[in-house]
Amino acid sequence: MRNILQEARFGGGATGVPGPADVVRLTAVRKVYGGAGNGVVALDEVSVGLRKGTFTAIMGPSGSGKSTLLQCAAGLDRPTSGSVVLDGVELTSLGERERTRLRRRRIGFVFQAFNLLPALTVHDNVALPLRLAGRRPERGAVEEVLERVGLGGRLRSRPGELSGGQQQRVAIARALITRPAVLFGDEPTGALDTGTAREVLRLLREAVEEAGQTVVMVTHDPVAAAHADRALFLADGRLAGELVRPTIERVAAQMTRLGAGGAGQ
Ligand SMILES: Nc1ncnc2c1ncn2[C@@H]1O[C@H](COP(=O)(O)OP(=O)(O)OP(=O)(O)O)[C@@H](O)[C@H]1O
Repeated sequence: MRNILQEARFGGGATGVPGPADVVRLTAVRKVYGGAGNGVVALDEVSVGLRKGTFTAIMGPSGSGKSTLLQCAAGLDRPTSGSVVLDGVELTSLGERERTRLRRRRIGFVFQAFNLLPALTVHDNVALPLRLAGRRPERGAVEEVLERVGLGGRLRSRPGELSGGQQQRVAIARALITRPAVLFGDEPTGALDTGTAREVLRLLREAVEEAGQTVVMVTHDPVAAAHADRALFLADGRLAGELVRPTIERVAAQMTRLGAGGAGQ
């Protein structure tokens, strides 16, 4: 029965229909890079809703619009047209300064390249988003979140003294410290070996299951996508289907179907 439902989602037009329980809701989002005439349409009328406390993987061939979707959903980029509502706030009507403020308070971001500040200790890297938002960390909050990611003993280390997997765990702690409405990840396991990637994915999964965190992650890797509750597929800037409770095999099959050939694209 589940198989029939999953296939039906690919055949029909109901993919990711936005609803009232969504913490992120994109409606008819269009993003065109460049000027009139020679513009590149990166997103073409995408509508999708992401439920609170769920883990979503965004997949699709290279150039299909995954990063653009993530950046528009996170308020890092502004759509050409359409609406993005995050945690009840319409992002497209905010000015630059308000958008930055909302990003600092309500959004966590984890990148492929970790992006930690090398001169700061692990503790100070994690505390940074609170300081940027003009807030003082609650007593023990930084230690607690580092404990959660298994790095309670590395408070005084500098990023250069840590492995790639440990650095990404610091980046996750830094993203979680503000208790964001949504944690966005752009290929968060892209620079890690398979075993380390799994540890990071398990951490993200735990944040969803134990803390009710909402996580949205762009990935090329079917193994990574199989940790999510739902995989959304993009092709040529449009939603091209979804899988609920995706398995590695089904994700790989859909990627092949979309011409991406599975992992490593
Ligand atoms: N800043 C930009 N200026 C012009 N075109 C851009 C820009 N950013 C993205 N694009 C184009 O928009 C389209 C979607 O790009 P995007 O990076 O969102 O795709 P992607 O699915 O994340 O790709 P990849 O998997 O290779 O990272 C591509 O055709 C890309 O060349």
